[in-house]
Amino acid sequence: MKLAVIGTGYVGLVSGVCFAQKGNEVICVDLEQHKIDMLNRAESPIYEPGIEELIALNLEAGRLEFTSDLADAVRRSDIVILAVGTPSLANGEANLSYIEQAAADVGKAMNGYKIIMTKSTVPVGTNEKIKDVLARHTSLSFDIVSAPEFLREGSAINDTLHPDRIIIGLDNTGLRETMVTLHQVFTDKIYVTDIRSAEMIKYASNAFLATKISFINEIANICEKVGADVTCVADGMGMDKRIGSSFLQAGIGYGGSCFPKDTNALIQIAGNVDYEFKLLKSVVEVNTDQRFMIVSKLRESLGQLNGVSIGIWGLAFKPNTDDIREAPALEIVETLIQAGAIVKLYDPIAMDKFKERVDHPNIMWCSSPQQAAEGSDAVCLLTDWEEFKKVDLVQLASILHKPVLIDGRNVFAEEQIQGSGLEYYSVGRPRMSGWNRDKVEV
Ligand SMILES: NC(=O)C1=CN([C@@H]2O[C@H](COP(=O)(O)OP(=O)(O)OC[C@H]3O[C@@H](n4cnc5c(N)ncnc54)[C@H](O)[C@@H]3O)[C@@H](O)[C@H]2O)C=CC1
Ligand SMILES: O=C(O)[C@H]1O[C@H](OP(=O)(O)OP(=O)(O)OC[C@H]2O[C@@H](n3ccc(=O)[nH]c3=O)[C@H](O)[C@@H]2O)[C@H](O)[C@@H](O)[C@@H]1O
Repeated sequence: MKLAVIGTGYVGLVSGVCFAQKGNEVICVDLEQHKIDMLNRAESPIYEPGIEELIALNLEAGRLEFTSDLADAVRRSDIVILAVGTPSLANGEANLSYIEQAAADVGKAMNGYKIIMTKSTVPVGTNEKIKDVLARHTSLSFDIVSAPEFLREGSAINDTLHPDRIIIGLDNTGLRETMVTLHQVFTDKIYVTDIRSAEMIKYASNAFLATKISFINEIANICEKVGADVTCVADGMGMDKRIGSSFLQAGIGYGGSCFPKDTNALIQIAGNVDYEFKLLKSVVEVNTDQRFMIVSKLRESLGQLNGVSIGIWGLAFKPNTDDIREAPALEIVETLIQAGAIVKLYDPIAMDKFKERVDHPNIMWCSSPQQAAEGSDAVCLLTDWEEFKKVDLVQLASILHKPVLIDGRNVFAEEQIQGSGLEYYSVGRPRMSGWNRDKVEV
C-alpha cells in the first residue's frame, strides 16, 4: 500500500521505516527541511539503535522517500498516518494544534478518497475533531482510523516489528479487512474496536505502567525504612503472572516525552467530565517527589551541598536514547546548582541536547564517567546505561575525593560493592556499607 506519514519524530519515522521494511511504499513528511535533508542522506535526526541501517536499506530499495512537500505526499498515497507531536499545555491538557494543523493540511491536499490514521496520542474524541477539520477542508470522502502507538524509545524498531498487540479503532467496519491486512505483517494480535475506546486504551496503558512504577517506588521507600530489599520484593511479586515482572524497577521515577505528558492529560480528560482521577494524581505526585530522593541521600552523606562537587552519570530519561524531555536529571541538576554544588555531567549521547536546555557556570561538561568522578565528593547514577555497569568500582573509589556512589537505578549488585571501598546508596535496598540491621525498627 502507499502510505504518507506526517511527522518524522520517533513514531512517524520508526513506523514509516518499518512499514517500508514490510514492503509498503512510504513517504515520510516533515515541516523541518533540515530533518528531511538529513534523512535523505540516511542520517537520523533521532538517536535510535538500528534506525539508520533500515533507512538506508529502504531508501536504496526505493520503498522509502522523505519530503517536506506534504501535499504531494498526500496526493500519492492511499493512507495518511498522522504522527505529529501532542505535547502538554501549561494546564496538563494535550496541545492539539499540531495535529489540527496537519489534518487541515491533509484535507487541503486531498485528491480522492483517503484513509486518515492517527498514531499520535490524542484525548478521547480527538479523532472526531480531526474528522471535522478534514471535512472543513475537503469535500472528498475519507475515513478516520485510530491506531495508537506503543513503541518505546531505545527499542522502537523491535517494538514496532514485534509488538505485543496492535489496537485499531474504527467507525466504518468496512475498513476492518484493509487495516488487518496492513498490520498483520507485524503480528496477528490485532484488536479492533471503536475509535473512542482505542484512544482510551493508549492513555490507560501508559497510566497503568506509570502506576506500576510509582507503586514500586513507594514500596522501595518503605523497604528502606523496614530493612527489606525492593529488588527481591519486585522479583517475588513479578513471579505472580497476574502482577507480571515488568515495570517494577524502583529508581528515581519515570521521565520522557510520554508518561509525564499522558498521565497529566488523562487527569485532565477525567476532570473535563467531572471525574477526579485520585489514583493517577497520586502516581504523578509520587513520581515528582521520587527524583529528589537523590538529593536527600547526598545531604545524608555529605551534609550541606554548597561548594561540593558532584559527578552525574546519565542525563537521558532512560538508556539508548538522547531524549532528555522530562528527564529526572533536569530537575536534579537544577536543584544541586541552586544548593551551590558544582556538577560534573556525563552522558554517552545526550550531552548536546542537555547543553541546549541547561547552562550554568557551576556545570562542567565531561567526556567520560571517570572525568565526572575524578576529585568529586560523590557520583550520582541517574540513567542505567550499560557503560556505567562496566565501570571498575575499586578504581572509581580511588579517584573520588569522597567515595560516595548514589545509584538512582539500582544498577550494582551487593557483591560488586563489597570490597570496593565505596559508600553506596541505592533505592529501596539496605545500605551496603555502614548498614546496621540492629538499628532497624520494624
Ligand atoms: N516518542 C515516543 O516514544 C512515542 C510517542 N507517541 C506519541 O506520538 C506522537 C508523536 O511523538 P514523537 O514522535 O515523539 O513526536 P516529535 O514531537 O518528536 O515529532 C513530531 C514531528 O512532527 C513534525 N510536524 C509537526 N507538525 C507537522 C506538520 N503539520 N506537517 C509535517 N510535520 C509536522 C515536527 O516537525 C516533528 O519533527 C505524540 O502524540 C506522542 O505522544 C506514542 C508512542 C511512543
Ligand atoms: O507513549 C509513549 O510514548 C511510550 O511511553 C513509554 O515508552 P518510553 O517513554 O519510551 O520508555 P519506557 O521504557 O516506558 O520508560 C519510561 C520511563 O519509566 C522509567 N521506568 C521504566 C520501567 C521501570 O520499571 N521503572 C522505571 O523507572 C524509565 O527509566 C523511563 O524514565 C511506554 O513504555 C510505551 O509503550 C509508549 O508507547
